[in-house]
Amino acid sequence: MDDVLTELCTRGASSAPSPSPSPYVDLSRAEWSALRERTPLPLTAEEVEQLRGLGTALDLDEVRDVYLPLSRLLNLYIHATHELRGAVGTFLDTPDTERTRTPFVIGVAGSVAVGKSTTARLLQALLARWPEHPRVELVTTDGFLLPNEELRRRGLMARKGFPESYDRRALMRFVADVKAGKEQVTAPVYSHLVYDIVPDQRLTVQRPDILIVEGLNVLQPALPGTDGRTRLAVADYFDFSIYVDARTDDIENWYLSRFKKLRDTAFQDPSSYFRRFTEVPQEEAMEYGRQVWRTINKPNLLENVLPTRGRATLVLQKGADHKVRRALLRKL
Ligand SMILES: Nc1ncnc2c1ncn2[C@@H]1O[C@H](COP(=O)(O)OP(=O)(O)O)[C@@H](O)[C@H]1O
Ligand SMILES: CC(C)(COP(=O)(O)O)[C@@H](O)C(=O)NCCC(=O)O
Repeated sequence: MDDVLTELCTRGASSAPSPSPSPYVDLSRAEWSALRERTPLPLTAEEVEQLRGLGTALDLDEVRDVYLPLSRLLNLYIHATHELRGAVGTFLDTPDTERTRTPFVIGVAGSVAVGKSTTARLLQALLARWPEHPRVELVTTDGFLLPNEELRRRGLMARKGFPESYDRRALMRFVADVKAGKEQVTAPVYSHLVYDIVPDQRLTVQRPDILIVEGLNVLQPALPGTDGRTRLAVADYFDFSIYVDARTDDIENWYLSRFKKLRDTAFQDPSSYFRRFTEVPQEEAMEYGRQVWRTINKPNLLENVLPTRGRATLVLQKGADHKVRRALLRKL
């Protein structure tokens, strides 16, 4: 367990001065897995295979042991949240229909290449199988990155993924509109292949039961206001949040092996931004990958992403083989 995680789990057992009690309960994989109870497995091995991102290990055992307990927990959370909204609705004397229409919003955070997308896609598939909330939409925050042209103008091309590389106001507006029950809300779309926002393409979300918002910085607190007004962040709209966690060195290995695989696959596409790396020796391409990790993704992880881990409702900690080893669930 790394130092920061130890800090999250401290239980006040060490000598004085005694640290404050952890808000998390720390569960081993076996302890967490037992909590799935009788939740049925609604996916086949083929469906799981289709949800798996490049380089991310995921099989039926992982779905059963890690994601079924999570699906059960989220279902309980969704029921409890509706009850709570019902209580507030009773207090405010609002009609029943308005109380149940607000979507339940889940944030999924973590480093580049940690496997957030796989976690988010899998959750989408599992949660949509519950009859109570069949409409589950997934939005990734990369759609809210500023277009490359604007990033270049602002000198931010080597800061892609840092908080300032996003149109944070548009992202906030999107989540706030979905949460407010707006009939139809649209988001811009990012292409990893072209490495830029796709012009004239929008993703449309129509009153989902659940919205999953996945991205590096979704747990970032709001920027401090200068005018005395309260600033909100997207995380203020989350009913539940998950931080996908792993050792930085493991994530670096995953990033680099994915880069190598992409060189043999997606980069070959004539429209790929990285096409030139298929035309140079492998070592030269890998040196570029190492440089991107060292100068962009790792600093962003350490400066911006990792410090938000302690804000998550649930931390899923992966081992070097991508399998979840521990789950830390916020209890306070
Ligand atoms: N250059 C690329 N070309 C094509 N696909 C990519 C490229 N870089 C990343 N991807 C894919 O985009 C998705 C999101 O990746 P990323 O933002 O690193 O988050 P994570 O790995 O945590 O889901 C992954 O499925 C990954 O395989
Ligand atoms: C697009 C990303 C910023 C991730 O965005 P997210 O969906 O987490 O908002 C990231 O995958 C990325 O491309 N980073 C830039 C450095 C790199 O090429 O890896």
